[in-house]
Amino acid sequence: MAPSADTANASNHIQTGSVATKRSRRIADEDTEMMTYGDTSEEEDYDSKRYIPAAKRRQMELQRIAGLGKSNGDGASASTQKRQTGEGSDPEDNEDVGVRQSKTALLHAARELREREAKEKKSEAEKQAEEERKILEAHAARRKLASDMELAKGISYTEPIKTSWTAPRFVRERTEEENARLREENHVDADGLHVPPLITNFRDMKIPAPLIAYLESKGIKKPTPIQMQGLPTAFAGRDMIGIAFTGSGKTLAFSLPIVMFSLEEQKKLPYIRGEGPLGMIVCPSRELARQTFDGLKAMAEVLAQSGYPEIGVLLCIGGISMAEQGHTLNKGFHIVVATPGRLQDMLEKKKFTLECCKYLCLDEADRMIDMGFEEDVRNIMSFFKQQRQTLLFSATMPKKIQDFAEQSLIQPVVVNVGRAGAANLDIIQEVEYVKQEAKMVYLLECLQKTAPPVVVFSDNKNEVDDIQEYLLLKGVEAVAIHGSKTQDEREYAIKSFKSGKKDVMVASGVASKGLDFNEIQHVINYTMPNLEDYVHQIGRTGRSGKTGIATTFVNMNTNEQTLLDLKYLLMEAKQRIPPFLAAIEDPRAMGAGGKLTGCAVCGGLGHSVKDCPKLEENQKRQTAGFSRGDGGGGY
Ligand SMILES: Nc1ncnc2c1ncn2[C@@H]1O[C@H](COP(=O)(O)OP(=O)(O)OP(=O)(O)O)[C@@H](O)[C@H]1O
Repeated sequence: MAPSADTANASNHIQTGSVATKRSRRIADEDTEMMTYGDTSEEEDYDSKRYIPAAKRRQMELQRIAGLGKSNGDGASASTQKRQTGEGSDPEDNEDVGVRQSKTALLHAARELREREAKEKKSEAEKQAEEERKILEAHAARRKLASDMELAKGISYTEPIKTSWTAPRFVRERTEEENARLREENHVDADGLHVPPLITNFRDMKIPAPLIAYLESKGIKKPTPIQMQGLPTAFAGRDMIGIAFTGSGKTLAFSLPIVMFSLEEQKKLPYIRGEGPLGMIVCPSRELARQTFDGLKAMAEVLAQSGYPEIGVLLCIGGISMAEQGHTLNKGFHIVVATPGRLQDMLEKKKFTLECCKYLCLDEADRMIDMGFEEDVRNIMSFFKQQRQTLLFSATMPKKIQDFAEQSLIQPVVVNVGRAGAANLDIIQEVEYVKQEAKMVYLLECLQKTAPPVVVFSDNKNEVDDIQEYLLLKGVEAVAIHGSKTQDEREYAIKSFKSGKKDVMVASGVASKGLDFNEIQHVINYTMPNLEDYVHQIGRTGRSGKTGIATTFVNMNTNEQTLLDLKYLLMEAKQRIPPFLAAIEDPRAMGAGGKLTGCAVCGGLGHSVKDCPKLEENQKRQTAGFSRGDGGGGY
């Protein structure tokens, strides 16, 4: 009920007439109008100041009562009840009831409308919040390995990066059949859209002559299969997933491309302080990063000595002082080799940026995920400012890696040499049943099988120390490496073993993954690890086409599932199966058609994902608060 025009005018005259007060009066008027629906006492006050006819006053009184009744929750029903019982036969009363009913209905409708609107508004907001929550959840689950900028702008790249490298004409003109034949000859499996042709020698890849000469001096005369297919793929700017057995030369397959790209960039316009990197190689452990760094540095030096542009390489790992590399940082640099933790720290502290970074390689991506670096890698990706070429190297292809690849790689080429998770065929694998208490003594005997250098693996740090102590007592020149050793101790152990000063290295698996020691004759697995680690550990021998021996101790403590996997692995590699392994039966009876496909998580042939011992192991570690392995590599 609005105040009458007279009243409004009168009150306007009472007010000062200023614009501001007019506005406040208007607001007050509106408030009054609204209040008439719910607050009749105010209305009474207001109306008492002027004359109101009796009929009107009665009407208002009725309305007030109706309002009260309604506020008690059943105003309408009271009047309805009265009518239904025949009370109030007075015509005036009847008229009043009619007025009251229509007023009550109006009030009721208005209130209902307001309530409905409020409810609708709320449910609309709830619906929106729910939708947002779902989107966020989906986003979190399938968050792209993308930069903040890309996510914010909704950028997603669809085409691979363009490079100036092209294969020689005769290679480009090869037919698909010829390429397929060459791949078959070299046991290379390449999958993807427009896979670049495989090239069987370094010269045809247009690698600078001094570099070819340097590689030859290191015994690297002909590319390995992963290099034959991987190098042209990377040179062409394509994203790639590389899967190949241990010791097959993966490091060169991702190092050479960034060296070539850096040469080209430096030639165009030399890098100055604050510029770089152009490319990054991320490794799961410090030792692996240092090894890759050393290889890149050596190539850069050879090129610089031959008059090629200088390439700056930065090592970014925990345990070293970055001040040592001040000169590299000062000059501007092309390549960073890093572990995820330290790299993330450097990026967050803005020691360098990824503004011009166009090349990213994740070495041992499966191991990186196993060690809990997934989130770090995601974070690192968020620092990129432009499209990059991504290379992902992994010994196995667990689901997480597949997801990773799907989310971040653009039209990747998958290069596979041998089955993911298969062992290197150049290794003679021997499995021996040795009782727990007899292991130490038998180890000494076992060391006689070959000349040094020998690596002994144990997955327990204390056991590593015990074995080293025992060997030292027996006069064996042994060093030890595990995650609880200091950086200096680790470096000393690796250096003295690599240089041949020490004959035996006792190591925890995680601390030495991917390390390339010179011509290891014999690997001894003091304890049988999960199958994937087994493949990596024995892979320290039998490298670059040379034959090596691996001896593994098993006993009643060894997980039966792992033993079954081991049996299949030996069968696949055409190795001798000891009788106690042969006796283990596969409950799956080789599955349909007798074809073994392997577990998607660890590559084991004796089980499916749901029985994967590695998954179980990971779960136990997580429950025990394990993080980042014992390699301490990340930081
Ligand atoms: N084309 C080649 N010919 C001969 N030797 C090579 C060739 N490429 C690399 N090598 C040598 O082979 C050894 C193993 O290479 P690399 O460390 O790259 O293997 P990898 O596949 O990374 O193994 P892992 O999976 O164990 O890390 C190195 O000593 C390397 O110098």
